[in-house]
Amino acid sequence: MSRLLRQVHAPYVIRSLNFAQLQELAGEIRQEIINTVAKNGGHLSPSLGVVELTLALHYVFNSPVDKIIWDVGHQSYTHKLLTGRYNEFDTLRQIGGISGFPRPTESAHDVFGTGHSSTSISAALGMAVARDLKGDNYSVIAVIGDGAMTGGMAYEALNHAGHMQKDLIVVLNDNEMSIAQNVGAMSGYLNRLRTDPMYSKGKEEIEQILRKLPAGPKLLRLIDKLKDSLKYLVVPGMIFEELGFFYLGPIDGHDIKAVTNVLQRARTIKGPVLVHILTKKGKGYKPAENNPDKFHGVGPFDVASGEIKKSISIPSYTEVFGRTMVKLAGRERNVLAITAAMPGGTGLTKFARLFPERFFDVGIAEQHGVTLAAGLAAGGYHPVVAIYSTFLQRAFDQILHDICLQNLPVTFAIDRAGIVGEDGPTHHGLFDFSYLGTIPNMIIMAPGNENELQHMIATAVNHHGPAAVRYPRGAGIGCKMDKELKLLPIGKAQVLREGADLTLLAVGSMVSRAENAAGILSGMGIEATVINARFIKPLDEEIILKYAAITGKVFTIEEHVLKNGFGSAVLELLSAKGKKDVLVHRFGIPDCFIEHGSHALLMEKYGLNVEHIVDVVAGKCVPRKVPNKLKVVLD
Ligand SMILES: Cc1ncc(C[n+]2csc(CCOP(=O)(O)OP(=O)(O)O)c2C)c(N)n1
Ligand SMILES: CC(=O)[C@@H](O)[C@H](O)COP(=O)(O)O
Ligand SMILES: [Mg+2]
Repeated sequence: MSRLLRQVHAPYVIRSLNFAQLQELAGEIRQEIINTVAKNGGHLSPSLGVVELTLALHYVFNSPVDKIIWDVGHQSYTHKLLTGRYNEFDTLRQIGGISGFPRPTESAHDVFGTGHSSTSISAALGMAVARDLKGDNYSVIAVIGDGAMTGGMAYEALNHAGHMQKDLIVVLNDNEMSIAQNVGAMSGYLNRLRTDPMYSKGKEEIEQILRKLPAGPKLLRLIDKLKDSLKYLVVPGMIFEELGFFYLGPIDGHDIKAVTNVLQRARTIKGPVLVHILTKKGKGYKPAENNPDKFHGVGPFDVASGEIKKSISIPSYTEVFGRTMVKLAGRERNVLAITAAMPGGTGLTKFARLFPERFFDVGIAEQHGVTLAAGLAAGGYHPVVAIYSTFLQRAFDQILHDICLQNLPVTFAIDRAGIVGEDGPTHHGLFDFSYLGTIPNMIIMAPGNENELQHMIATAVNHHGPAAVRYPRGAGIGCKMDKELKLLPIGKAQVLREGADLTLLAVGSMVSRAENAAGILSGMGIEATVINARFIKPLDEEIILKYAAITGKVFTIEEHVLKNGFGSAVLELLSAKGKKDVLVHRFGIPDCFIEHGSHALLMEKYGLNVEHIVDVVAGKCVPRKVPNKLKVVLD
């Protein structure tokens, strides 16, 4: 096993292999990736699809002198294995282990950090310009998927690169898939390049055929004269050529020799080149080939059967959101749903099936999705924009300028809020209170459990202005679900328990932990009031001021950065009301990027576990009883 792979301590080693050996190495790499992801979870089908492409890239180019930039970076496992990380590969995505994405701090071969989509061409152009300004000499290669090519940034970069005419290679890895089936007119165009024999013949091949015809040379001259109208018929990759790129392809991305040849050619061409590579997502592992979506990003699974291990049967927040949307759409005709390439991840698959004309997958285009919602709202509809917290960061100005400034009725369903776990710093949703909280007209809610989530979505959809509901990744707390949807009073918190010694003011995922902490503190003789804030904006000033006055000690608890978060808003309120004598302690995420690792371990590391909350609170409050033996309920 891994006879060849274990010898590859650096990428140059593979240049001593022949093509048969490279093929054998590809098999070993696949096995290594499948076995590791089966244990740790990770991005399986994207990585399996680019094994040969990655081998060819490292065969032709001299990393890290030549710069290879991976768009999104979720397909970079082969790159990691070829660049000296084979021995640590079993730590993939584990706390303290190697990241699932390229990280410059991890290896000199990871020349640019990624995780969010469609950034690679801009970064590559920047590096190419920097190289030329310094008078250096190396190749810069961006590897971008067809899904990532639906993102606006990719076009902004193509536009600029075509104008700059710097030496730059863009490898388009076209597997006809985003996470789900790819969408959009560009995807249709790429599909025609793949399948239409007219397109798929190489430019030179078509020229040769024409030359052989009796009137061939004349025809070619004529074509040259009428270039602008006729070249559309004969030149594949026309859109890219028009943008100033030299187009090469399409090439079978699993034929190492063919990919190596085309990359060698691309390397010699002056100016920007686009190499169109065709691959199969999940290649080499049947369950992933048959279900590339399910195995895109996957938890631990059984290699032999392809069965994904599901540990908890409690519905996830995502599922509850999806069900609520179906309920709401059934009764309110103006409710629409928008996703940016994540119909499954956001729980909208059933909605899309039942209400296809009211569902919009805009591609990886969060900014467009938000302003599309603004337009739909201006046209009399109530769009629900379902985007992960981390990806919504992209659309800050669209939220502010296109929605909130016009006070348009749009609901933001913000999934994956808080620490998401193994995807790490590019994906944690820890900034949404901050970036949304500063915008006038925006209402922000966070449910304490999955039952409350459904009511909050209904409340937001009933509200005639912008409203956001942010909720975490994964399972709810397993609470009883109300059959009927309720409307919550805007800006009203919920008092869950009363105690005279202190106030635990918790929001979202931290509410159940605050309740657990209060139970333990009570056993120690410390009686806590527990408040489920429900609203981050507007805050329930009345309740907060009341219990701050009664208890004199307020502990805010949030799974969010402390800077400009929920606790900061509470501090601002107390300061504005002159409550200088109230002790305030804020639990939350410090001012740093949080690494990857399991949710439970990261919560513990950053002091958001019940045990730590109890310790801190007990240290600031004098127990009235001798403490019982602590029964600590961890998350
Ligand atoms: C800004 C942003 N939005 C959404 C995502 C989630 N996402 C990660 S990979 C992916 C699909 C990428 O498709 P493609 O580029 O074709 O790569 P493939 O997985 O097919 O190899 C999406 C939507 C993201 N990473 N970044
Ligand atoms: C690479 C990427 O951005 C997505 O695949 C992301 O990892 C999905 O996250 P979830 O697994 O939480 O849906
Ligand atoms: Mg793709």
